[in-house]
Amino acid sequence: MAVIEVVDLVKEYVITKKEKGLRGSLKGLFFPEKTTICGVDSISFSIERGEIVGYIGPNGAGKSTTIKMLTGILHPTSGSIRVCGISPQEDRKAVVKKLGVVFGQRTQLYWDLRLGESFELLRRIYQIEQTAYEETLRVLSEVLQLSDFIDTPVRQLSLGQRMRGDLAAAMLHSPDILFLDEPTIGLDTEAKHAIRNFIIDINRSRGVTVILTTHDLDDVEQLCSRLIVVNHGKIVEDGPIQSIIGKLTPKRLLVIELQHHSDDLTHPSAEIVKQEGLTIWYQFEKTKITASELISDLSRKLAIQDLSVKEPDIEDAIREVYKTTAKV
Ligand SMILES: Nc1ncnc2c1ncn2[C@@H]1O[C@H](COP(=O)(O)OP(=O)(O)OP(=O)(O)O)[C@@H](O)[C@H]1O
Repeated sequence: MAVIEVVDLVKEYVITKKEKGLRGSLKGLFFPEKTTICGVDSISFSIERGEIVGYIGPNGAGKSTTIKMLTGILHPTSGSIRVCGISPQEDRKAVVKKLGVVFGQRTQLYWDLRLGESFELLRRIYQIEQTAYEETLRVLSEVLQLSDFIDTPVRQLSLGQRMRGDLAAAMLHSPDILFLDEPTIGLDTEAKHAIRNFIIDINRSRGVTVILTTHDLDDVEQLCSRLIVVNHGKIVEDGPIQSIIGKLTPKRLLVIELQHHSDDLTHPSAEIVKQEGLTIWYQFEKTKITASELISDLSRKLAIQDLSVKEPDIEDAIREVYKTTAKV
């Protein structure tokens, strides 16, 4: 079942054009010239219950604008959104009950309260029933290991502790969907690990659907099975990570080290892209020849000492998608 359904979503921002110099500033003050920016340009997608989706793109691509519309903070210019069948614009209160939201750069905790007191306040705001709240908090405390700092004022928490607190706060009302905006930003390796484990845990044990915006490709690789890539307000890729990598980067590298020099290094289906002493880099397309076929052909005429095949990774694929969809 689709928990999020977005059709032809558009968000335009009207901004005042700034002109250069004092004369321009004065003109702008009295005769402001308006211009329209398309933050999100006719986006459609559907997300099924239990998916972990990476919603990624370069700066200014339209990620935050989309998330703000999905959570009801911003009104779309046109198009439709359904979150668990409800329109965030028509019934924001009902949608908010279904959602947990964590912004890595901001907190929904209260600086002057202890972490536990912050949770208690959120319990009242969300009107969570006491017994259900206590049970949820017990489980969250255990998974996120909150007990050491539950009585610490929020302002004294380290970034990693605060982020764990924020994740618990977002999950207190047991939402079906969790929006995470840069949840591991600025964290050390251990804290990142804890946060990622938590995301996997709530997804597997409770079927929570997760939409993650991040610039951290390790987050994407370790958490997401599907990627939606946006650029200039449009969706430029949507699919399983492995097929995006395969489609965007069909080229592979075979690096071989020879025992001794040879005059004939060529192969009709591979291009020599680099050579240093006895080491040669062959680039080939896996749709034309497999690595094992290439190795077996070359080993018939060359004395191979050592070899390795470099598979493209998520970073190569994302670099390629940003490059091919850049505005000219
Ligand atoms: N309040 C606003 N007023 C005018 N333009 C805006 C506003 N918010 C966003 N934009 C513009 O809309 C486009 C999309 O911005 P958005 O913040 O959604 O991008 P993003 O993908 O979240 O970027 P980042 O990775 O930097 O957070 C950008 O061109 C941005 O300048």
